[in-house]
Amino acid sequence: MKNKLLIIEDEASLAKQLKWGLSDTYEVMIANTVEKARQLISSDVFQVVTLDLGLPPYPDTPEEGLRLLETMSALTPYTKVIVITGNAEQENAMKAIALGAVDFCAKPIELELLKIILKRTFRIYELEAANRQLRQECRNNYSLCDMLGISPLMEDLFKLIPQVSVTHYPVLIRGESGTGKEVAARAVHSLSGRSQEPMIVINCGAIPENLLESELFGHEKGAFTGASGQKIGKFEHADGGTVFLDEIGDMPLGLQVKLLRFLQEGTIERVGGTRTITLDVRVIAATHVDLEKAVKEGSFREDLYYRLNVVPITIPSLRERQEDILLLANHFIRTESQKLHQGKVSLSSAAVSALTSHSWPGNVRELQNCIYRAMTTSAGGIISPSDLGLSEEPTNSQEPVLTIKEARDAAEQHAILRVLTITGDNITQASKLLGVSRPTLHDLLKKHGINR
Ligand SMILES: Nc1ncnc2c1ncn2[C@@H]1O[C@H](COP(=O)(O)OP(=O)(O)OP(=O)(O)O)[C@@H](O)[C@H]1O
Repeated sequence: MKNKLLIIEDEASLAKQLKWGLSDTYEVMIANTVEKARQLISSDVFQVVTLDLGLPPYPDTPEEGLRLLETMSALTPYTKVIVITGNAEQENAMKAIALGAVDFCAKPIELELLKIILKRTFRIYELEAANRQLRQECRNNYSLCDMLGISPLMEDLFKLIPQVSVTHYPVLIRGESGTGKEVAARAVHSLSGRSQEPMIVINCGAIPENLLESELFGHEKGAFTGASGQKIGKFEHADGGTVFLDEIGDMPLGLQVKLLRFLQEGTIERVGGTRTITLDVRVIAATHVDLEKAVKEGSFREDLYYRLNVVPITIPSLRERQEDILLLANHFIRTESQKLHQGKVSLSSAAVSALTSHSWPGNVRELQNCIYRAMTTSAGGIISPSDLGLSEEPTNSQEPVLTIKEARDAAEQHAILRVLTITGDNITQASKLLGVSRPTLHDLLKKHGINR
């Protein structure tokens, strides 16, 4: 199927000539008035439109064309508009670009030049459409890229990460070990305009100090004993993409200066090299240590800390988002059972209680390992607390039988106590999280005898 091009042009002979010259490649429609153009735009989807700025009833001024351009930006924001201007009307072309046109072509039109502009513009449309599709696929109600979560804290992250991803600033991701800092970094990268380029991961704590600089920035032949050839570093490999510096707190002070220089100037030098290399790399750093403390103790540069901390993202521990435990556990069970070609595997009710009452010091990674281990020992497709290596919690069968009203009250009380703990007894925040007004929350506190 051919791509659709709309030519808005009131000069009949030119319109005909363009249609003749472009119909081999595109499905071409012509509109010779603003009304006709509006009608076609609202009834069909055009990837690209060429717009003559001088349209009737005032063909000698650009006003009608510019007004139509504004309407199109509002009605069909994804459509790409190339404006056609009279000779020496650069000022109007600039106005049109400011209003959202992607390019311009001056009359008399050189068909070959217009073909090149059109080809490029259709390509831009396709890339943007692919990006929109990717964003759509990356996001649903309980996930963002590979990050799953239904807790309010994760919901907040799912809103923040797409906003952060479209900027070029460095990102500092904090969170306990195993909370999902790397998956968050991947989401930032995947949702950015750099997603087609690599994201290179470097664990600053895992590489010996003397090798880290050459690993990051590369080296020239003979730079040090053993440097028998030139080496391209990770930053150069990531040009156009992202570098994820995990455990940034472990980066030696000497190297911190070089990273700071890169963040300020966008340049690096290979070890033993004299040439300054300019690179376009976005830096995402992660840490599970308290960097403010490291700054105070002198093991982390304050200027680098501020440079990295432009956009901080904090991944909450699994303890703070209990709602996510079963979602994640079931996700890991589903993906692992598919991989191992096992039939349906489920959690026993005792296993559910054990999972939700464990404190998960190792966070999502601990939960994942726990599920994987359990899947190797579980029998008959049912995972029990002992498969999980967790102690048995009282199951529902051992709990007293409750009426619906008692069960509702207990759930209400549980939700209130949890949210008060999360918010540090902040009633305004707690009422927001619970979805009730402050006075209603006060009534509920009284009802349940909660005295905070
Ligand atoms: N929200 C999530 N949804 C699905 N999987 C997750 C989520 N968070 C973490 N994981 C999984 O848990 C494991 C640990 O995550 P990740 O490596 O991103 O954590 P981390 O905080 O970077 O860990 P470390 O501090 O040890 O480097 C990975 O296998 C990851 O896929």
